[in-house]
Amino acid sequence: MGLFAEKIVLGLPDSDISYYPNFLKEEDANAYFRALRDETPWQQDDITVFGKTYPQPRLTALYGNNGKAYSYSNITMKPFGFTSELLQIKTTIEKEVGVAFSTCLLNCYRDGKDSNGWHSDDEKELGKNPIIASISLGAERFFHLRYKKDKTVKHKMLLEHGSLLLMQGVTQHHWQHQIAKTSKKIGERINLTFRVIK
Ligand SMILES: O=C(O)CCC(=O)C(=O)O
Ligand SMILES: [Fe+2]
Repeated sequence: MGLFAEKIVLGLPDSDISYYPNFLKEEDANAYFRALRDETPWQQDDITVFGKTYPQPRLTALYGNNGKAYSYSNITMKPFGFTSELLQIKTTIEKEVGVAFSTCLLNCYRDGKDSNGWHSDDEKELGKNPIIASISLGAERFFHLRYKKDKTVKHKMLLEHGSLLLMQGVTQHHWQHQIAKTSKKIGERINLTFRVIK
């Protein structure tokens, strides 16, 4: 963890979401960003949503320690074994959170045109009340949340380099999230979402 283990609880209804702005030390975050950008076997899959197939608007990779696949939007991803960098990050999170993560889905948003549409992380292999630990590296992007029961209830926050966003409890039942496209000229962002797949 960084010098200041600041934790911000969002306090939105029907949720358990907290944000740690300086979770990783700046120099560690910089080194992880470069290693993951340059050494990950990034792929761009075709996804099918509502019967239409198109290239996913970002690059992804899956890592894990139990060989369990992860499926969403008609894609099934098979995990690589964790790299030493990913294991270090996983251990750092586990010390704070006290949960053993099995799997990490990596997302690379190459620029502002890359995105991740509205969804909940509610795939059945994540279990009933999934815990998702999400690390952000590189360019800052806005993370949007909207309440499923009343989609006018929204929250928007900037995910900073080296930060951790933790979603758990009933959050995925009641909230959707997205990374929207932006017309701003921005660089690459890497996101790591650690999950437990049973
Ligand atoms: O890039 C992010 O911060 C979010 C990624 C995400 O929602 C996901 O992979 O399920
Ligand atoms: Fe998600």
